[in-house]
Amino acid sequence: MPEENLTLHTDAYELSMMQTYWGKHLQNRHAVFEMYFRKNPFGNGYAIFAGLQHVIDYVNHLGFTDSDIKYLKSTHFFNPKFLDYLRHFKFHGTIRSAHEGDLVFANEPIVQVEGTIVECQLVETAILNMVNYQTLIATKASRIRTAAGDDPIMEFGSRRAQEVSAALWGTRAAYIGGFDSTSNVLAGKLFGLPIAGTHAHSLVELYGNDYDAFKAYAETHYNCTFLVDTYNTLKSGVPAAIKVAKEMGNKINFAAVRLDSGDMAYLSKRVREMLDAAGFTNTKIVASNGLDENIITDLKMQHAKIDAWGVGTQLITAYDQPSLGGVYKLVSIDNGHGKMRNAMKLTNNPAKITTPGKKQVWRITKRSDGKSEGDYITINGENPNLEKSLYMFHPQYTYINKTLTDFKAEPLLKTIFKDGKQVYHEPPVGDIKRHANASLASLWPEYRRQLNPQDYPVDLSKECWQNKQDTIKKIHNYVNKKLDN
Ligand SMILES: Nc1ncnc2c1ncn2[C@@H]1O[C@H](COP(=O)(O)OP(=O)(O)OP(=O)(O)O)[C@@H](O)[C@H]1O
Ligand SMILES: O=P(O)(O)OC[C@H]1O[C@H](OP(=O)(O)OP(=O)(O)O)[C@H](O)[C@@H]1O
Ligand SMILES: O=C(O)c1cccnc1
Repeated sequence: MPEENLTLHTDAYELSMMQTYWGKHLQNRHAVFEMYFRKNPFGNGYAIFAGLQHVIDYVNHLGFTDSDIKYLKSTHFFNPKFLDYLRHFKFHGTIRSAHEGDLVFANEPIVQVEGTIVECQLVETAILNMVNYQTLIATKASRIRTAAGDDPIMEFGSRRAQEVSAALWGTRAAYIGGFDSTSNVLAGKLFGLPIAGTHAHSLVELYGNDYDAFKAYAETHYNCTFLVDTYNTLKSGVPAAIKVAKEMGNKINFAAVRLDSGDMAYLSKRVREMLDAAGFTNTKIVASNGLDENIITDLKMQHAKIDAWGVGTQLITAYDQPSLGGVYKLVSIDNGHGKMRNAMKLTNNPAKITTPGKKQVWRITKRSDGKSEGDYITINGENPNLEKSLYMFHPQYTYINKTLTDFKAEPLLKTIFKDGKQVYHEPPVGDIKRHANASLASLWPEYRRQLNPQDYPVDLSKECWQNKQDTIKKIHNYVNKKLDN
């Protein structure tokens, strides 16, 4: 999968616009696009950035193959001469992006693509597709991790995911966001994730009784987790598991039993008592079946005796919010004379007005406690570290403001591709996961809580804010002139 050429994984309108730029000799105009999302998903206070590895694989394989060109010709959708031009297409752009595992927030650029207008336009669909989905799943995983505390959590969602690619990249994102392992073996191989798993009801059904099934499993495995709810958890499943474990002695490791239905608070307490009474105090109880962060929190409130969690559907399909809604907007474009000018889209909805100009995002941290004070968006080239004191104000309600002196500013957008060449190589996924975890520690609990978290400040520098106001004014003047004529 990571070796795929996905060049045609783009919306036809991107190619249509590219044909216009080419036809009007604008194909080499320099442009800057930025990706951002407007609302943190799941009502969460933050999102965990993921998807970059797939973007890197994608960009490294960009190029129209003979068969792509042949197909495009067959559609009669495009000018054949434009398609001849595409044969020689190469990505020479520069991509700056957050790193996977970084905390990111609504209304700040998280990926920036700079290059010719054609190359920037082509990659829109794929970048949005990859980052939107994976950031969503990493964030959902982080919420589930928060609910589960330090308990092991396994990702079980492949069978319910939106097809193969979502299962594979989704489980990698879940790992970054806080899961410990995946049941998907291919994801384990491709991404170096730890794999984990138990067995299904079919094994028990094949034997027709719990005891024979568990015995067979125990005779063919050292580490044993028995699924005890096929017929009756308390009357047959758990007694059979205990009987087999006693008979097998130290030939097996009776690691756990899994509960997959019924009232899991009640059942887990009874099962714990039964295991303890039989001397299996180290044998764990795993739960699965429609779990999400809310049910896990609820089960913990009920003092359920559950040690580990298997989570599938709710996580991998981002059940309660199926899309992040990230967008990719033109923010700066060559005016035709080698000078960059601001680009922005105006709408009646102030929340949807883009912030023009090529920008950088700075994470502002208080030196004394290491906690994040907010993010500060500047026009590229500004460096808050050169300021003695930093004035941060709410971009809409400017009377909400603060001045910081004891701070450091770290840039969020880092160069991944420079003029088409990959200059950043991702660390192993385990390091990315640790980075995500460490980043969360720098966030005050008020921003981390699951329900109604505080809004984390995402502010504009004075220059960036002024640039936006000036651009809005210019566009208003243009529109009003048009109306007058
Ligand atoms: N004590 C509990 N408190 C809160 N939620 C629970 C509790 N016990 C189970 N649940 C959750 O309630 C939901 C329904 O459980 P139930 O066993 O009825 O599921 P089901 O899908 O109908 O069962 P089955 O898998 O046998 O068809 C599941 O999502 C489960 O995780
Ligand atoms: O509920 P989820 O969070 O998606 O977790 C995955 C579910 O998938 C399995 O059930 P399934 O009925 O597919 O297979 P089974 O025969 O092994 O129970 C497993 O037993 C879980 O209940
Ligand atoms: O290993 C398991 O127990 C498992 C794997 C996938 C889905 N449900 C359960």
